[in-house]
Amino acid sequence: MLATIHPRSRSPSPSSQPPDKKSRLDEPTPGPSESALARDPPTECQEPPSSSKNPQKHKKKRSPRHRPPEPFSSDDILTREVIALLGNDYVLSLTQQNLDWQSPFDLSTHLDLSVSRISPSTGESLSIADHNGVKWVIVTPLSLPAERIRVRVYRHSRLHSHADLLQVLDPNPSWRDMSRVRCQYFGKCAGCQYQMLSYEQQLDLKRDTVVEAYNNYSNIPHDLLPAIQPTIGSPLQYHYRTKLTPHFQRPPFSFQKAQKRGHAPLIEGKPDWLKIGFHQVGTRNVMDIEECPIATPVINKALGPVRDNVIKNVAKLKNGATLLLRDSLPPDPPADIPVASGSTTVEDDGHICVTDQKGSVRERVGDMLFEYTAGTFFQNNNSALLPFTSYVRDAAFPATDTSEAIVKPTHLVDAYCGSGLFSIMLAPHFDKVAGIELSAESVRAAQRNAELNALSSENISFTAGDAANIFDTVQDFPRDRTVLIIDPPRKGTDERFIEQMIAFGASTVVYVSCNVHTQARDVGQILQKSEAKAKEAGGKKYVLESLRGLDLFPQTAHVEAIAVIRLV
Ligand SMILES: C[S@@+](CC[C@H](N)C(=O)[O-])C[C@H]1O[C@@H](n2cnc3c(N)ncnc32)[C@H](O)[C@@H]1O
Repeated sequence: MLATIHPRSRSPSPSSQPPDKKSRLDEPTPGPSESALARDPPTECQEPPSSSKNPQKHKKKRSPRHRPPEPFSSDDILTREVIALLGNDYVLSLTQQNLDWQSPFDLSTHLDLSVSRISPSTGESLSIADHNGVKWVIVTPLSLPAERIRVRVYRHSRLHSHADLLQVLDPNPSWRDMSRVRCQYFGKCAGCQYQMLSYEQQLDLKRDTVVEAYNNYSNIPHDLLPAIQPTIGSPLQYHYRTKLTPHFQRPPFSFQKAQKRGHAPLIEGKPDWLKIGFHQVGTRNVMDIEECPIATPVINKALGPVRDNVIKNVAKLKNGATLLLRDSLPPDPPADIPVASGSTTVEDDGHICVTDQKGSVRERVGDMLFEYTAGTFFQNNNSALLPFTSYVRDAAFPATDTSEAIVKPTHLVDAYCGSGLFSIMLAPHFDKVAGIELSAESVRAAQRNAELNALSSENISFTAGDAANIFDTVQDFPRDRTVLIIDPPRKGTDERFIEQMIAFGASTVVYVSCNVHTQARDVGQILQKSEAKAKEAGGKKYVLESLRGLDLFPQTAHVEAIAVIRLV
């Protein structure tokens, strides 16, 4: 039943929004960067922000209305999920009548809805609202299948609108248990979606995400898709995040004006406009966050002093900024790379929190030690890295009864290697390892990490450059004994890389990704192109042997996916 439906003007102007929604992501088609910004803490596979980046710079340029979302952006995936829920025929008929952008609901309309399902890509709920025979999907955070919810519409998009959750009218007791929630900000902060669920339920949902991504975006025939195995859980489900990037926004205009005139405003304590934390659900507003229970204890201890430092210097603020907090082992004295003085807070458990982008961070994974620059990429859940790298190692060396005729691998190619996580963890099992990475700073860290772990430069080498260039440097690797690891950023790999990897023909490919949708697309292309090559020139082709999610991001809707591909 629709509780309140107001007659609406067809294309609401931003000025028709209620005052509290002025800073909503209210354009019809926010690009992927905006979508990513709306969900904090940021996903792990993106490049970390550069020093003192101003969130205001991300501000959307006004774009023509009704522009289709960028393919494989989170908005594109969400729209495809909406289409699947409404049905292709129905969507076609709305589109033919030019009604696919015409929400039947005004902004601020209150609706009572029954949730149909959870969006596998965002973790929000999808419900179908019916107004005078027009079916429209409403996307709402923090609500669960089979629940009755009351919502308020705040933004329209193609075939769907986004809404705030006002009330859960009928909770789903077999899914929802609010006593599980450990964070005081849950429901307001955009960082976590799943704290009210059991951990088993979270892992099941993440398996569904992998299943749906491959069913819908890989173009791989269903009979060639392996059964997707249960998601591997994270040893820690809270206090696991080793990196936090809270931010604050630019001071208000009146404050900046006074500063420019040289009337530095007198401020005692924290002004109301200064919020230091993460985005509020569905908005670009930053909310104050004083603790984050998914972050490690040392980060939580440092968060207060880091916030205080911003507050102390509030009179000098000109822009917004993103702060960085990274959990690190202390540097071993004498440390060859100094930790910038004044940038660390020493804690009793021996760990320190590094807050300087250029500072050095140390982590241990199993027997190996890693050191990298705080502002560069490193996986953010240390507790899950040993299971993660062990799973990839086991995929490289399968038990003989599961994959007959696999020759024992001796060579490893690590594409998109970062500061060498997979190369270094797996190096003891291979004669030769070659990694490639775009960030020269990460490559330097990878080389240092090899030395730190007593790995000889004769056996392990790293190159700075585009991933596709690696194949020129490993022409002497025996293809039938080579394992290729691919771990690209969220946007996935590219055609040039795929063509070269197929021409190269490593016997095993392990593709790991924090964006299962682009991974599904890429794996589909790898299989297709490999089959075409085998048909044309004869020889072996790639098949998808196994597919599995691994939870690097408990309490959130994100999943890491691992695809194992063999040349048979
Ligand atoms: C998801 S991270 C994986 C890093 C590493 N495998 C790890 O687990 O720590 C992706 C890495 O790809 C790098 N990258 C992005 N585009 C690239 C490209 N075209 N060629 C090579 N590396 C690239 C990024 O700098 C980042 O370090």
